[in-house]
Amino acid sequence: MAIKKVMVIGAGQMGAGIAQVCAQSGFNVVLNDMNEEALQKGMKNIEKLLTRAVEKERITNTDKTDTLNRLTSSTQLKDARDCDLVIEAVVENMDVKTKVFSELDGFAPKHAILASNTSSLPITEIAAATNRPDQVIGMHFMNPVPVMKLVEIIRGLQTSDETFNAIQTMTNELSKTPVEVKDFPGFVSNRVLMPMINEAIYTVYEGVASPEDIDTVMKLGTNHPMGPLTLADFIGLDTCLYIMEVLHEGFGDSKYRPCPLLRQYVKAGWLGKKTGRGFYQYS
Ligand SMILES: CC(=O)CC(=O)SCCNC(=O)CCNC(=O)[C@H](O)C(C)(C)COP(=O)(O)OP(=O)(O)OC[C@H]1O[C@@H](n2cnc3c(N)ncnc32)[C@H](O)[C@@H]1OP(=O)(O)O
Ligand SMILES: NC(=O)C1=CN([C@@H]2O[C@H](COP(=O)(O)OP(=O)(O)OC[C@H]3O[C@@H](n4cnc5c(N)ncnc54)[C@H](OP(=O)(O)O)[C@@H]3O)[C@@H](O)[C@H]2O)C=CC1
Repeated sequence: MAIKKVMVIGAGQMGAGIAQVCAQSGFNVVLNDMNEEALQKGMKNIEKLLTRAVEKERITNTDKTDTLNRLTSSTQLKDARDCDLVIEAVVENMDVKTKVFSELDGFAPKHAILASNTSSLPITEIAAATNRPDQVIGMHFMNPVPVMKLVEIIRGLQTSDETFNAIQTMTNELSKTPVEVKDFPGFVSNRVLMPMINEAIYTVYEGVASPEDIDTVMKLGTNHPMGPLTLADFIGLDTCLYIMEVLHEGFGDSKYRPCPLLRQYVKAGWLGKKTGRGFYQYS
């Protein structure tokens, strides 16, 4: 099946990045968010990043104009009616995601593939909210999407080979590297990454060292591009907590228990860079 038109649902940091990369690769894209303000912020961010890419001579001004011409915005799920692929990137919550998928199933054309950018939630359960579980798949981009090369592709129990092949081909067309992983909590990336971030938060909680020093240890001592607490702020502390909860519940193993300090920060609304405060302050 040829994918030409894509809807991306959720205009947050991931959704906007996915929409940008798809439009830059020649796909027609509708960026959707139920919140008009979030939608406009997402569209502005894309324009800003494209302008920066022109300034750095990575793309030409014509590339930028062409990309923006392929991009439209929408606040209504019914605008999925002429899309071949929908990529969902709303909050990491099963109830919200299943509600979006079940509504979407009524609007998207019969042939359309419905993909989720979930970081950790079971694709099989998301697929079960639709009448087309064979056309539901996980397409897990990494943050920041325009920079990171990987896309984890997750098959649900009923995902068809045709769906998998179409998404693998599209991932290559986006100049990303696809890696197929099984439908287990956290897949591979977050099963490995998130316990390390959670452990770094425990290290702050237990007063072993300051956030700055913990990040310095991991940057200079293990060559990570960002320390784990800077990375947690960058990902979003709400998303980190949701992922730890999925791992904890999914495996039933106490080694995945989220650090109480992480819960406290999320309750305070300190969600990291996106809200201006997390382990660090952002002005
Ligand atoms: C939670 C999940 O489900 C899964 C996940 O995504 S986990 C998170 C995975 N991501 C990571 O681990 C990121 C770790 N950090 C890094 O790789 C790097 O710090 C980084 C790429 C983000 C920034 O790189 P850097 O060298 O420190 O900074 P900088 O020189 O400013 O940026 C390098 C390039 O990235 C671009 N960039 C940086 N941040 C960006 C952003 N938020 N959006 C788009 N582009 C960005 C810059 O424009 C720059 O591009 P050019 O090469 O064209 O100039
Ligand atoms: N952050 C990261 O590093 C990564 C995140 N992911 C995954 O991507 C998804 C999105 O994360 P991220 O972009 O960081 O989150 P953000 O909080 O930045 O963005 C989520 C966006 O979705 C909107 N939204 C929420 N519910 C709906 C809905 N029902 N319909 C339409 N829009 C909705 C939100 O609006 P509002 O603000 O009004 O609630 C917000 O604009 C999550 O599943 C996350 O796990 C995957 C890889 C990396």
